[in-house]
Amino acid sequence: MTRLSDSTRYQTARSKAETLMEALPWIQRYAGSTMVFKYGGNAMINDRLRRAFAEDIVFLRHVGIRPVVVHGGGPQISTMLDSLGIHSEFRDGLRVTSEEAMSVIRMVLTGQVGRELVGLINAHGPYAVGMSGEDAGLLQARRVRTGSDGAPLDLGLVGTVTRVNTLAVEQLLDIGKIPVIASIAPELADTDDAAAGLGALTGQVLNVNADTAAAEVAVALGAEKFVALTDVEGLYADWPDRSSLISSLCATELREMLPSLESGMIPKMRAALRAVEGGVPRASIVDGRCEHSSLLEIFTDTGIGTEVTPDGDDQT
Ligand SMILES: Nc1ncnc2c1ncn2[C@@H]1O[C@H](COP(=O)(O)OP(=O)(O)O)[C@@H](O)[C@H]1O
Ligand SMILES: CC(=O)N[C@@H](CCC(=O)OP(=O)(O)O)C(=O)O
Repeated sequence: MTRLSDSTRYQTARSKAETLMEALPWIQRYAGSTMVFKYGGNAMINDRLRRAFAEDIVFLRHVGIRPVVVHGGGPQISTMLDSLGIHSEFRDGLRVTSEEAMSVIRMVLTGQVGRELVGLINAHGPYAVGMSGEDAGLLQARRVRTGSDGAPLDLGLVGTVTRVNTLAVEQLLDIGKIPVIASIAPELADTDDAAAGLGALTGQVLNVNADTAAAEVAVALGAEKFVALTDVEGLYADWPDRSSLISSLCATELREMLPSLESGMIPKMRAALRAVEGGVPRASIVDGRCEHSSLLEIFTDTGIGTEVTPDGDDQT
């Protein structure tokens, strides 16, 4: 049996109350707003973290926020491709995708990673609805033809989102559901003759990096916030120097840093930039290895991780 002294009990209670009260202005500010969360493979490395993320999303819904989850699953895809003996490599932070790999990617994202996340959220109530960019015409993509340096680049069946049809997502949000979206998208034909804006589809499905898909969804929904979970504390000015963590930076500062970034940080920070340039007021990169990082980012005064703001923004 553990007994606490009166003064310890009082101090613990006071600090819990302070934490709850710190959340109040943020709950008031964000009630009714839409937030898009990019949940990545490296932030879903164990059951405890996966459960904590699902709890955060359910918490947000219950304080009146409209959360949308766009998920990746890079490590899970790599494991499955390896076990099937299918070679894959990354160029410019993106997976070179053959037809054979694409069918595995579609299966892993929609049939494994998405299903599991839907199950974890729905352990708290019937909220999550799993979908992919193929469902209800949610996404359309075109093949990536150039790299981040502008030079021609052939990545196979890799796409970049060109259109988001938000109707299905908004309808789900309106009835209190939580959309959980896998980052694959039908391919739009290069010659698109549809005057109505709905392009001709090729029948092919493309592999879309989940950070970039999530940013496009956030922009199209007019989200109040875009949060990408990853496996580092945030963006480092001088990676891997751990003392160079950046707590906030504006769009211009980020644009200048982009050429110096490596590996998975390239699509992640390009996505954050795309979100704020597309009208999302705040984009954050947070450490998915820290339990409840999403709640800490949204409901504490300092937040955690790295926040990207539009140029000239002086909001606090
Ligand atoms: N400047 C930087 N700051 C932080 N991480 C960086 C930086 N440059 C490269 N990285 C690498 O990017 C990784 C995050 O990308 P990635 O593993 O693809 O994320 P996720 O799977 O969570 O989407 C980090 O673990 C780190 O190794
Ligand atoms: C084109 C491309 O690279 N697609 C990614 C899609 C999954 C993803 O983005 O997963 P994470 O967020 O876990 O990295 C891939 O095949 O790994």
